[in-house]
Amino acid sequence: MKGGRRVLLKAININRSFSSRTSSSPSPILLMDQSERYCYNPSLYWNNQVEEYFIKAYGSEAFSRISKALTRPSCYSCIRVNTLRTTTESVIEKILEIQHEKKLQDALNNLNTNDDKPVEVSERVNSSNLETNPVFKCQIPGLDYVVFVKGSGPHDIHYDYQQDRPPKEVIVSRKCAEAVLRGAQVYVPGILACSAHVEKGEKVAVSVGVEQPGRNGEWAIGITRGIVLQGVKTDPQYIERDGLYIGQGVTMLSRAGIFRDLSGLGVDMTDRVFRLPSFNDVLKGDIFLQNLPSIITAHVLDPQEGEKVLDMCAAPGGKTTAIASLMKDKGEVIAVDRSHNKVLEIHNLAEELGLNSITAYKMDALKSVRKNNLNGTVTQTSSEDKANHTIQEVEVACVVNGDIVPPTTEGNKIYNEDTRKGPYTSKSELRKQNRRMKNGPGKNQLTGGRVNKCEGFSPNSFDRVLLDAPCSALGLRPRLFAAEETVESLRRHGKYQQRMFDQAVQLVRPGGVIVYSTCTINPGENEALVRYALDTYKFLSLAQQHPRIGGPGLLGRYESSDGYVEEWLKPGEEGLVQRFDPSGPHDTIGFFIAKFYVGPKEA
Ligand SMILES: C[S@@+](CC[C@H](N)C(=O)[O-])C[C@H]1O[C@@H](n2cnc3c(N)ncnc32)[C@H](O)[C@@H]1O
Repeated sequence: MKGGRRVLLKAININRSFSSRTSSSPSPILLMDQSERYCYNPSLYWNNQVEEYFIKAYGSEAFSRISKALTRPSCYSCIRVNTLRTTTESVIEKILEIQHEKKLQDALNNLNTNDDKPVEVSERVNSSNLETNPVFKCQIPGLDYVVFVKGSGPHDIHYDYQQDRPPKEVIVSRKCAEAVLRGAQVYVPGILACSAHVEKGEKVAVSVGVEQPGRNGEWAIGITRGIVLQGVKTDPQYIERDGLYIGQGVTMLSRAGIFRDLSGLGVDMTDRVFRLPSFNDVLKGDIFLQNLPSIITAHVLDPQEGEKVLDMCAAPGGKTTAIASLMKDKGEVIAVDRSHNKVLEIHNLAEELGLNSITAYKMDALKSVRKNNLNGTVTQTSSEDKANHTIQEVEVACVVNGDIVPPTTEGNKIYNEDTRKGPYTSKSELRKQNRRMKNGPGKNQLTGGRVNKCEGFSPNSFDRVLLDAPCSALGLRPRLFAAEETVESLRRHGKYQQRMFDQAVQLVRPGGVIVYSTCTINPGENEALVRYALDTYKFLSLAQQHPRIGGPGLLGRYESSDGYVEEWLKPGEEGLVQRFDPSGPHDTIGFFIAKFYVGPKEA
């Protein structure tokens, strides 16, 4: 059974501690070591075969360190300064000002609630334990536009429990808890369960409900939303929540309100296991919160002013905008994603940061290469295009001699400049309009925004391509559950990435560069992709990366009991890739970067 071994061990340990104390205490609550229960010390569930595979790759000690690190957030916020708008020094100054104001405000709030104590405000501010977070400029050469704001944790929280009375509490969903660990608040939809008789303004301990293994090997939360918690063993996941307390806060609604309302703040977190600075809506347009390996990925691509760069899997646009900034917004950055709403996110981010060199398209990156016909003209595949040669209503950027001609939008329609004739409405648009009249607006209209579709690009039409591939994301932190990935699903990710890479290879011109990156610790999506790339395309070679703060890649191969073989790196290649270890000294997410130089392609 998946993960069953660990659950059993945990249960046995807890039973032992129960039995060793039975004689001294009649209540189940008193049987627990409270400080052990109300703490943050999660262990991550993995699928057993995945765990075995990773242990073979890393060794059991290193994997257990990685696994532990994944359950915690990085203890700093990493900020990319938009140097086209402001300077690093100015941002640091503003952050310090904001922190000072916040500290003052918190101290004043504190004063208002303790006005029986006649202490000077300044004294309260200084003696307040509301620490400000140290702010640093990044010391890595070339990255002086990156600012770190330090957080802290894990902290011990003094939950409000007494010998025979557990604290009132709420259980939140895993996704909610992961966001809270990164500094977010608890919103109503994230709350799964709550103690009885909780009123607005009450202090509650916040823990997280993590999937548990069922009888048939499936994973389930096993908490019915709205269930009443008693603080005793009959509560859902009572034992499993040991070590899964993420802080405490004050309810913004009564218990009834929490389960009646569909949105809004549920618990205002006052005490957190990890205290990370929050930059929501702060210095908008001047800064962008981005993890360090992502910033380094854009640097490694080394885009130059005036170049044509493709970001194949671009949304929400973090790396796209980093690339455009490095190019000083001069050149052409084409950003592609297959999701309509995500393309809108790229538009919005580019606009927020004031970047004009970015054009975003909705496209399936697996169909990025558009083949020219024998005359060298663009092959049209749409039946409507064939039927109506006077107007070509397209939602595509057309590729003409390898150049992308962006479509222009007029009202509800998009025309190709070359064939613009008048306000015709195509059959497909009429069908769409009829559908909308019948069914109301679709989600694309609700989220407001039209995006340009693209049917692909000519081979060799880009100077550089970034393939920040969709992946298993097993490097993202904090993560409280990892057993959703099986060896089969990991292998599928690997195959998908190879198909994407095949497209990237065709789109880069000889002499160009491809950067491949993932946010996973899985060698099957990292080193194995590099092996595939170098063995399949002899004109590719690994290139040196600057800057370089990640560790070396994994050498060798892996053979599983079912005969599946994965080839990783060969000696000499390991120092040319960057592998970011989440348990390493830089406290980053798990991440991987490979840079390929594209030599002359065969005819
Ligand atoms: C790792 S995320 C990209 C993050 C982005 N590069 C950034 O730094 O902000 C992967 C993206 O790939 C997109 N994606 C997945 N399959 C795709 C496909 N076949 N074609 C285009 N985009 C795809 C997903 O929608 C997702 O936004």
